[in-house]
Amino acid sequence: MQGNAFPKIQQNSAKPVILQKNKNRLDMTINWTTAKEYEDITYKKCDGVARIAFNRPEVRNAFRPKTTSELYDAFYDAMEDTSIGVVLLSAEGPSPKDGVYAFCSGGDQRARGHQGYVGEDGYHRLNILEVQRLIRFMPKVVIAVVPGWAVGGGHSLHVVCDMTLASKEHAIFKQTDADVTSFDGGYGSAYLAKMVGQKRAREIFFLGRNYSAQEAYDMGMVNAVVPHAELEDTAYEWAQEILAKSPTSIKMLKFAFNLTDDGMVGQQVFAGEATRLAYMTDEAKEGRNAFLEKRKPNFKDVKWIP
Ligand SMILES: CC(C)(COP(=O)(O)OP(=O)(O)OC[C@H]1O[C@@H](n2cnc3c(N)ncnc32)[C@H](O)[C@@H]1OP(=O)(O)O)[C@@H](O)C(=O)NCCC(=O)NCCSC(=O)CCC(=O)c1ccccc1C(=O)O
Repeated sequence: MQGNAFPKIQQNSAKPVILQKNKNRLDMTINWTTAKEYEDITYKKCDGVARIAFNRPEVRNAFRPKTTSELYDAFYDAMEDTSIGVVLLSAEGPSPKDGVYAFCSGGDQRARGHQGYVGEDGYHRLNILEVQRLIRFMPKVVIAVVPGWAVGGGHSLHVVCDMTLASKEHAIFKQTDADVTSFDGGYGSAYLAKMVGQKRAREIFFLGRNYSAQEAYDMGMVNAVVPHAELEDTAYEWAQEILAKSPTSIKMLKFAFNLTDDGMVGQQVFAGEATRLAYMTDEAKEGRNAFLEKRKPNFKDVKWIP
């Protein structure tokens, strides 16, 4: 991908909408630089975009505690980096064993112990949920880039991302939670139901069938089905389109979309950003200054704007 201009993306003639064509397509060079070295993931940045990718293709990118700790660390860095506006959650591959592509096959069943997934420290953890919350609450857009299998906890991760792009040839969506006595009762199921409807969400979990990228698109859980060879470039291009928008608007919109489904926490996150905007007013500065100067604040000149 490095040094390539964007290839032309084919409209699929068989289906009405496969990929929305970008009229303003620009030729762009993508020069990813490694942001930090990890064992289970790769982490790169380029021009406002961070790319965090699973890197255990030999086990279909299953996550163990080390993977989730690294994911959390990278996502946290991307959240804190003021030059980053969009994060791509992707996956390296294919598997060197059999050439199969995967986004993520969920919790590594080999690392699963009595109470959770056992890390090097011996603790039994279920810490992918912390990664889910970071994706959900970070004030940046997170796009799942699904090159192959998205299964179990890997399926839930694509659900919690703001948008999903899927490989036309290789993406397969599948929920195996009920095969291995696991159940993501939060975003993975309840939020999925908001996306695809209750009947389809129950089918996905209760039957555990395979769904192609096109079927996932038709259900409403995928934004675009993209030819595999163009998937990563397309994700980067979507990111650049988002980066051309007002950062404050994008952030407030993400939190507004989240609000009703996230209850009091959604309100808290949205209100926190509203407070930040209020802090920037003369009125807020007068309140702060009055306290520091040990006087009563003078809000008389502040207009009660209708
Ligand atoms: C993904 C498959 C459908 C792919 O099938 P296929 O292409 O035929 O490949 P395989 O031959 O099965 O696999 C190749 C190779 O990879 C290994 N592997 C695949 N997936 C895993 C895995 N999840 N863990 C460990 N190893 C895996 C497989 O053993 C093969 O290895 P070889 O050495 O070559 O034999 C298929 O692989 C499949 O179904 N995988 C399992 C999917 C699964 O059940 N995942 C777990 C679901 S539960 C979960 O994800 C955790 C839930 C969770 O996150 C959570 C929930 C609630 C609260 C908290 C948490 C939390 O924090 O964890």
